[in-house]
Amino acid sequence: MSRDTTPPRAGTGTPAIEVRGLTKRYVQRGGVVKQAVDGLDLTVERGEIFAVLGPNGAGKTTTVEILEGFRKRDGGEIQVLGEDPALAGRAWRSRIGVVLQDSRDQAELTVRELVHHFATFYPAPRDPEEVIAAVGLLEKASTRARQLSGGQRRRLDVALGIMGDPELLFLDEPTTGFDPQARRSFWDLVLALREGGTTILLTTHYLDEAAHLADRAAVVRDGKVVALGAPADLGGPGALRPVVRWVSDGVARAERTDHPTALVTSLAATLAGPDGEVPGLRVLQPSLEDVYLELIGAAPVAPSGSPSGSAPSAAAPPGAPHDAPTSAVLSAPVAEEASR
Ligand SMILES: Nc1ncnc2c1ncn2[C@@H]1O[C@H](COP(=O)(O)OP(=O)(O)OP(=O)(O)O)[C@@H](O)[C@H]1O
Repeated sequence: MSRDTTPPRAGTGTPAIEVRGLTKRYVQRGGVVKQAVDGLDLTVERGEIFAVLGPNGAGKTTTVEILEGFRKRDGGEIQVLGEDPALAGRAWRSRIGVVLQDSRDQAELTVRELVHHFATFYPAPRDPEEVIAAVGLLEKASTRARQLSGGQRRRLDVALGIMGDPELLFLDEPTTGFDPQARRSFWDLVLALREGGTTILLTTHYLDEAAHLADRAAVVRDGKVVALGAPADLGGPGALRPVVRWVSDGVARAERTDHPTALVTSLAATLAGPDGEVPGLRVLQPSLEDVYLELIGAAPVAPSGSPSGSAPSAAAPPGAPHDAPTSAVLSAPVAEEASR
């Protein structure tokens, strides 16, 4: 997507977003206090796509809503495009774009009507027809919003979110419910926006989405960042090393190693039974998803080489693969579904 804005937005020194010690609690039904965000730190550089990952209830949406200026915080320091969102005014708001998790407003208007209408909200909007083309909705320009498919509606949401030519775009779970093809073309759209210089912060439950799109990702758990880095580096160095599992004296053991052949050879020499087999022997390659599930506490932890439970499937060092089949979609546990 072309952009004639000067000066270039990417790499201009100050981060797009800087968060230090953010806290937010809710008082829920019955007076129960929920610490939704608990000392969260985050820096998003200009021009990058930054993904916030985490299970349901981790505090992602609360954090993003505070960054967008839609929700008040209890504590911490925040700068978004150099201003505190709690104090920023209209000029600041016109520099950010927001695509919420679910928007079904103005369903009776056509795509073209909606996009043109949104253009009137901004001091220097993009060309509406160019935006409709950029999100791939030219053929649907005369269709009412309520008649669009889920993926098309999401593209319309992005069109509305970028009408003001934002420097920073927030995408909250943008591809939930998409089929694989729609997700792929949506990813292309997001990458094209980044190419045009837009900084993008997205929340997602899909690790493959973060891996495909994000320059960096943060894993949030219980209102805190528990891992940060390029998606492939989450979990730290060695998180993707092979894991050897076996059973010795009825106890499941697991060890992460760079030399699985040597370990298996030595296990075979000492533990092989009359049939030549080491009980419960498996060599597994952790996937990124395994690492992620470990980080969010959805997988058991066992130190390398230590006894790790009474059943082989209970043993795994951090990031070790699960017995459950992996899927592209993360099925994180519901951490808390307290009534709001
Ligand atoms: N308005 C509210 N009132 C009370 N509690 C809330 C409110 N909004 C969120 N919570 C609670 O705060 C915690 C964090 O919620 P939040 O929506 O930020 O999580 P999330 O990571 O975005 O989850 P999801 O992936 O399900 O969207 C949850 O326990 C939730 O129940």
